[in-house]
Parts: sequence; structure tokens; C-alpha cells
Amino acid sequence: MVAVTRTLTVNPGSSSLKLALVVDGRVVDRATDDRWSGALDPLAAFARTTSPDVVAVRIVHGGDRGGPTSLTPAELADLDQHSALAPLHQPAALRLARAALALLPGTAVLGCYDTSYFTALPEVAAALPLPTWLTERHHLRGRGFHGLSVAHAVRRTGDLLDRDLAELRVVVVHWGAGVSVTAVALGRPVSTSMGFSPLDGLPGATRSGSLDPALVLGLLSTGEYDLDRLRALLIRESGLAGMSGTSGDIRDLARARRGGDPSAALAIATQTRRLAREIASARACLDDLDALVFTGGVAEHHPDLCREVLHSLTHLGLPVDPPPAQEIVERGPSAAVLRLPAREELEMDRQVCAVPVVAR
Ligand SMILES: Nc1ncnc2c1ncn2[C@@H]1O[C@H](COP(=O)(O)OP(=O)(O)O)[C@@H](O)[C@H]1O
Ligand SMILES: CC(=O)OP(=O)(O)O
Ligand SMILES: [Mg+2]
Repeated sequence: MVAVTRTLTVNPGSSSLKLALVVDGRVVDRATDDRWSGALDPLAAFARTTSPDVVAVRIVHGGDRGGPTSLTPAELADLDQHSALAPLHQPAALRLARAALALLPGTAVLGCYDTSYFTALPEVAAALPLPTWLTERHHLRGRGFHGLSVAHAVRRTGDLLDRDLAELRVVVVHWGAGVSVTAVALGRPVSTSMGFSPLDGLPGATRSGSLDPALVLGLLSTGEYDLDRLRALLIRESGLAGMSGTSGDIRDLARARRGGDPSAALAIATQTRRLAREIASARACLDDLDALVFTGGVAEHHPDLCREVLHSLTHLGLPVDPPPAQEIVERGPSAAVLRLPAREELEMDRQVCAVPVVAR
């Protein structure tokens, strides 16, 4: 066993690659590609300069895994089973993990899972309204994603409000290329908008989010779209990108909207309206609300869009305006609003430091 002090964190999102070196719980170096093509060179360049004790790779679908695991060849092969459910994330994360193993021989490479946080979801939130024989035969259950981000956001909210996690009721909006809303009470998730896969729930940069299942069945029944075509349509060609016809990147869309583009305006309005609806629905799963927390790339850089979401939520006792800067508490009549940077790297470091790391 070795004491872990230098963690190289690898966080492949659906639009970005975020690398960080965390030393004794603090980020000392980072490299971010916010329009990542999937290339491995940023990891190779970063790994060369960092000499880590351990590498932590964010993997969105960990099945039933409750915490970090060592990414042995067998573990990587097992995780690949979930690639079809998370094609924007899982294959890239597994490629990065294999690259890290090759680049840093002798250094432990661990997977940290978005889904782990949600293994604590109550049965009523994870259960799917399908025949029991079907859910049992195929092990179907609602899961939840963005768990590393939510875990950090809730802990940081506790610090900033000077409240114990055991008494805090929070709704966390993770608003990046993927978007989710999670209700957390007394340190545990109680509901989340992404379920069986990261395609569920809110529309994202290129994902449709939830649709009437009849629509999917109807498209299949036309015979014009096979499974692969339909998967690409719903996961890569829908959401903001599909509605606008131009881009899923909120920077491009905000600019287009300012220039008077009605498709960009409708795409953004659809996402913000559904976000408000999902936040109200998450609030309904809590007996009280202390704070609404916005995090993720869009929330970090676009307080104006957070304001658009808050506009229709004053009935929840929230302030009308988001805080003017990140990590500031804006108090409303009965609950606060915060904007926090997504710090998945700090949660990954915390998790890997808590497990005995065995050098390969
Ligand atoms: N520096 C920036 N300025 C403005 N917007 C940004 C910036 N970086 C990222 N974004 C926006 O955040 C979104 C991606 O969020 P992020 O959480 O980084 O995504 P991912 O899902 O890849 O982790 C994109 O829509 C992008 O426009
Ligand atoms: C789970 C998910 O959608 O992640 P991201 O927002 O990083 O794409
Ligand atoms: Mg992300």
C-alpha cells in the first residue's frame, strides 16, 4: 500500500476533457479542453509532467459499484457492457483509462463512478413502472448520473451555509452538456432526473432527454430508422443542437439568440423551462428546501441563464436573482441559491484517498 498524495484526475464529459493534478486535496495543475474531440494527446501531455501516485478516471456508468475500483483489464471489459447506454461517455473514459495504464506503468488507475452516489436512492425513486418480471430479468432500475459533481456540490453547500449535511435539504442542478436535477435530503439522494441512462430527463446539448415512449415506438414502426440511426438521432443530434440546427454549445446559442435567431431562442427556452419544471418536481420530493445549487459549465459561465430559470420559481421561496459570483450565497425568503464550480476532481481525489491503493 502507498499513501496517496498526488492524484491525476481524468474527467471526460460529453463535450469536454478536464484533467487535474490534486495534491493533498488541492488542485495544483489543470488542463481543460472544452471542445474535446476525443483525442488522447491531452492526457499524454499532462501525464508526462505530473508524476502522480494514482490516476482517477471518471466513468459515468459503474453498474452497481458503490465506490472506486481498480481498472484491471477484466474490470474494463466488464464496464464496457454499459457503453451502449452511455455512448458519449463510457467508450471515451475506457480509452482514457487504457491510455493511462500504458502511459504510467506501475501507477494504480482507479475508476470513480457517477452512479455510485445514487446507489443510495430509495427504492421508490429507483423503481421503474414496468412489469416486475421484466425489470428482474434485465436488472432494470433507475440509477442517476453526475454523482461526483452532486456529492461535491452538496458538501460545499454545507460549508458555505455552515450547516451539517445531516440536516441539509438541497436541490442540485448540474447544467453542462448533460443536464440533471437531484434532490438531496440529510446526506442522501432522494430523486434524480436521469434514470436508466444519461439520456433520461432534461434535454442536453445533443441529447433529447425524456420523450413520450410512443414517439420512439412510432419512429421505429416507420421502418425508416434502424436502432443505430435512432440512437444517434436521440443522443447526438437532438437537444439544443437538434432544435437550433446549428450547435449544442450554449456559447454559440446565446450569441445566436442575441442576433435574433428564433431557433436558438426556442432551444434555450425549452431547456430553461424544463429545468424550472424539474426543479419544482425535485422540490416536491423534499419536506423542506434550504438551497438550490447550480453547477456545471453552463451554470458556471452563464448566470443570466440561471436567472431565466429562477424567474418562474419564486413560489418556492427562492431569490429572483442568482448570486453575482460563484461560491456566494444569495438568500431568498425561505431558501438560498448558490452557483458553484463543478469540482468532480476534488470528489474523485477524496474517494481514491479513502481506499487502499495497491500498486500494480
Ligand atoms: N469558458 C466558457 N465560457 C462560456 N461557456 C462555457 C465555457 N466553458 C464551457 N461552457 C459551456 O458549458 C457547457 C459545457 O459544460 P461542461 O460542464 O463543461 O460540459 P461537460 O458535459 O462536457 O462536462 C457548454 O455548453 C459550453 O458552452
Ligand atoms: C452524465 C453526463 O451527462 O455527463 P456530462 O454532463 O459530463 O456529459
Ligand atoms: Mg461534466
